[in-house]
Amino acid sequence: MIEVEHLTRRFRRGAETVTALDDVSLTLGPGELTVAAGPSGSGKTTLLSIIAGFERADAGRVRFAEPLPPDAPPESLTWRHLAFVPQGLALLDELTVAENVELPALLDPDAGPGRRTAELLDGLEIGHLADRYPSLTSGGEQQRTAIARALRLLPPVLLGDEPTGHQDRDRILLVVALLRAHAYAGNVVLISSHDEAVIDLADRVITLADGRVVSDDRPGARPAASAR
Ligand SMILES: Nc1ncnc2c1ncn2[C@@H]1O[C@H](COP(=O)(O)OP(=O)(O)OP(=O)(O)O)[C@@H](O)[C@H]1O
Repeated sequence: MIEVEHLTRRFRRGAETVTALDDVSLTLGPGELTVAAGPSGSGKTTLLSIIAGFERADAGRVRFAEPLPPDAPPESLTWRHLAFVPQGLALLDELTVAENVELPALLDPDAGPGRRTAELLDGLEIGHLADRYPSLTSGGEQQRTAIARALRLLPPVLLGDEPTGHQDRDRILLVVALLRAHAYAGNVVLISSHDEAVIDLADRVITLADGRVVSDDRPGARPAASAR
């Protein structure tokens, strides 16, 4: 569904040029939870941001296929096609938790019913916070609000930048279970993570180092993970 072709992204830092992504190519398909792993600064956020259309590549391109509008540029996609959980969450503090989750549906009335906000909030254990403003909730609760918002329209592509970074162990399992269920329903789910607990639960692990893909494994093929 997504072809990432020879992406390169460089940043200027004074006299220095940092190569955040260096000729990265990969294919992302539906039906598996894919985790982009790798040390801090390896290029995970840059990769997700370019796929999501928030960042532009210096070279290479991202191509989408059905059910996304074929060959649409990433920046033209809406929440109903592609949802992103950014590290900064980007919640609107003048809206309540429930209203933030509802926002993609309000912005796109033709998007269809999607998944109910109340069901998402309950599933992510923030139903009791529905009417509270995000700034009056914890970092983990805010992150789960952003995850609920991303799932609201059941998008065929869901990207998350460290979407479990603020969660405790039980909530990591909760979030990963929800993201895997979304993937198994036939959608592309790509998240970044440093967390071994998350990486262990992934169906596919793409490891970056210095802006390059250094391994691309499906650990389910390994005996230790086959009991999942
Ligand atoms: N706007 C920017 N300006 C300059 N350098 C940048 C910028 N954004 C990213 N970089 C650099 O590009 C490289 C890749 O950064 P990126 O944020 O993609 O890494 P990451 O793997 O997501 O890191 P982390 O796990 O810490 O979030 C790093 O060396 C980073 O310092």
